[in-house]
Amino acid sequence: MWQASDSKIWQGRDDSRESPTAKRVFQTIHSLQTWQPEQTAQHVALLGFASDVGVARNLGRVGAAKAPPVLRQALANMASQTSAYPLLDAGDIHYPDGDLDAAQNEFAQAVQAIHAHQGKTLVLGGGHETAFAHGSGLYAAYPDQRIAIINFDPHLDLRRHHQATSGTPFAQLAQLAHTQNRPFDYTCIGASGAANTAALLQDAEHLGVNIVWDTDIHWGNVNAVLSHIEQVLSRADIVYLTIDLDVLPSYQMPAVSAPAALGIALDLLIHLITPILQSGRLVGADVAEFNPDFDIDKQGARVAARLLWHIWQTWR
Ligand SMILES: N=CN[C@@H](CCC(=O)O)C(=O)O
Ligand SMILES: [Mn+2]
Ligand SMILES: [Mn+2]
Repeated sequence: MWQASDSKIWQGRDDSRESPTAKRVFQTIHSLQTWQPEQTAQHVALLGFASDVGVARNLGRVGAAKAPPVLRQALANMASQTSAYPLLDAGDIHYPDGDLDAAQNEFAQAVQAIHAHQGKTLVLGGGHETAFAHGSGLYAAYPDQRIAIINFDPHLDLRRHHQATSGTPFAQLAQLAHTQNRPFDYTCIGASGAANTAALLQDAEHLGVNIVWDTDIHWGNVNAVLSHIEQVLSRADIVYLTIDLDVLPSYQMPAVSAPAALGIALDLLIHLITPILQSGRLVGADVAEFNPDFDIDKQGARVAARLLWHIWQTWR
């Protein structure tokens, strides 16, 4: 079920008396009042997936379904600089009866419609079941393109499944690629040896997953990590970037179901995603797993919003 955002969400400090260019996001964003995907053409469309059914099924701490409006609020007061694509609020998909397959399917159709009109999708999760909803929509929108999936996440999220959860999205996308006879090009950056069982690592190897371990991600090794990312970009037609916010260390991102002890800190994360944003190949990006119930003085919301802001402003 599609729902427009509450207009009261987009509020902030009004500096417009100082100068006509003293604008913040809440003053420049356009919100869809009805579902009109054609209006997203040449925009970055914020689209929320208000689900944590996958987190509950994965035995996690629920609350991520409440994230999309909280993330919009945190973004509202940030400065609106010039950007390649204006930001548009395309509302949320909710699925009140908890049918995750149906919710992911409806979300994928919304994603496909936006891309059919040359929009870009910047998705606000939801648990990481968001990645199957968003990713399957991108596979549908670009049937003939080689898609690189880049996931910043300590978790491979390749769990074997009899039902969809927040731990299965890339196993589901692998299966989808297989049934469509397409390559499955999946890179997990920041994976933790402590957070993935040997069984998951075996499945990753079998699927040809590229793994960059969290212990190899630090400023002293940044060029090696960037050249790995460059390789992924160079063999892709288009790129789907997904950021599980639990890739940030818990001191920066307490507001997730499974906080990371090590993680990739915000400054380094921003540095590593920048070439992806500037590649000219990025079609969709998302941030997942934000859970406002576990936030501390809105710190996690600020960090997530800063990431969203950087993605929007840097996207070429
Ligand atoms: N989204 C994925 N979540 C992790 C959760 C791990 C945990 O709860 O410790 C996973 O399935 O591996
Ligand atoms: Mn994770
Ligand atoms: Mn994840």
